[in-house]
Amino acid sequence: MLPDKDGPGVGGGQSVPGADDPSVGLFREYLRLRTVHPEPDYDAALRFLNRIAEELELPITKIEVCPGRVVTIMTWEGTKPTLKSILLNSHTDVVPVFQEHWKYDAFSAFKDAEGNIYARGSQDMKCVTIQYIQAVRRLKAEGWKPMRTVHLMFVPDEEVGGHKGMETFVKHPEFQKLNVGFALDEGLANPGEGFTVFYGERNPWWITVHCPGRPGHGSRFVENTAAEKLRHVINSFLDFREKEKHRLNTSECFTLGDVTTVNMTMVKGGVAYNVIPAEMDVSFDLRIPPTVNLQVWKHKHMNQSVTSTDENDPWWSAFSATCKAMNMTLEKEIFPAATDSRFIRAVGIPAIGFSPMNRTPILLHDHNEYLNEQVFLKGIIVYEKLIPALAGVSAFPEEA
Ligand SMILES: CSCC[C@H](NC=O)C(=O)O
Ligand SMILES: [Zn+2]
Ligand SMILES: [Zn+2]
Repeated sequence: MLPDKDGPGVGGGQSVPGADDPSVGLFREYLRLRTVHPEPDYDAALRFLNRIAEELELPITKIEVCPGRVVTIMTWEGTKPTLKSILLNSHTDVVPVFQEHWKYDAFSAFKDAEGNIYARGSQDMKCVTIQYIQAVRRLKAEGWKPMRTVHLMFVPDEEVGGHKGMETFVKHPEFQKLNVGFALDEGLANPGEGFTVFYGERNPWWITVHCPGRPGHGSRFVENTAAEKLRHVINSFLDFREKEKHRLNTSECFTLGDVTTVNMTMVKGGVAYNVIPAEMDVSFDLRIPPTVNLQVWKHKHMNQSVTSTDENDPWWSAFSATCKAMNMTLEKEIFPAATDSRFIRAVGIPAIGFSPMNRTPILLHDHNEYLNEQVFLKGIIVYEKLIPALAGVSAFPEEA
């Protein structure tokens, strides 16, 4: 048996010996880059992507959309480059870890005896980045050429809302130039046999309610205090939360994407035990499904566009027929959280959220995030079929 060429895992004992499949080796190498908030090492990601572009012999474009925030695009030009292109999007950043709760160093990409690779980003979404890259590498090696142009795009800052990444970039002239017709972006793992695909997202509403009130001595019954108002606000939000919680798993609401979630996530206020404060703040994270009518909220309308999963839709039918041909069962859902797909859909481009991970617990943002190497490798084969299917979607009448 060969020694593990990646050396021992850090902080959790030895990785299992044996040479990695080259795709697994590349995945583990990418997982070790510390593109973690609050200060992601984006330079390391850029160096890595530069090297990949050279290996794939694809032209690379870098656009600094905000200071220190670079969007990288590798373009595989199609044989009919005037047709709408296919966008394969992934974000390079990952969320922080609580290392004390991990079995292994979260940036060592430790592989255990079952082939489970532990690292922050193993599911969200460094797996998909490497799967796109390896699928393109194999298709190129086979001599296959796309009809529609394929863009691989790598964006920063998704995990902090995408404001200095995709949200800004979709309004940039360089984005228009890509002439995107259809996009793939991240999804979630599925613990069962099926694969989940996301055709829309809930709207995130982050609300802080400011409660001013009469201050005074902590020993008195002061009227109209901040705390009394705060209690009223908290009760209203949490009563609504109870109602929505009961709606889940009943009637037509089967997944989180079908109901509104509410969580009280921050409270602020107070200076001393015996001083009634003049103000208190409470913050809530709400996620609202696209089926809820937001028009009634005059001041807070947000984009609720969803992507067609009609069997007559050419993009969806190419996507779903390819999966069906591979005996994959698709489960269509609304994404419970928020990804960069929402910015793509908001500019009128259909996008499907899809991370090919079945038989895998959903561990994004969690302790001990991992992905099994066999599931990861199967995902490359999935993209090897999906990319030709999407890049081969016949020209529409308006494209001719
Ligand atoms: C509302 S912007 C924040 C985006 C973030 N995305 C991934 O977790 C989320 O909380 O859903
Ligand atoms: Zn993600
Ligand atoms: Zn995430």
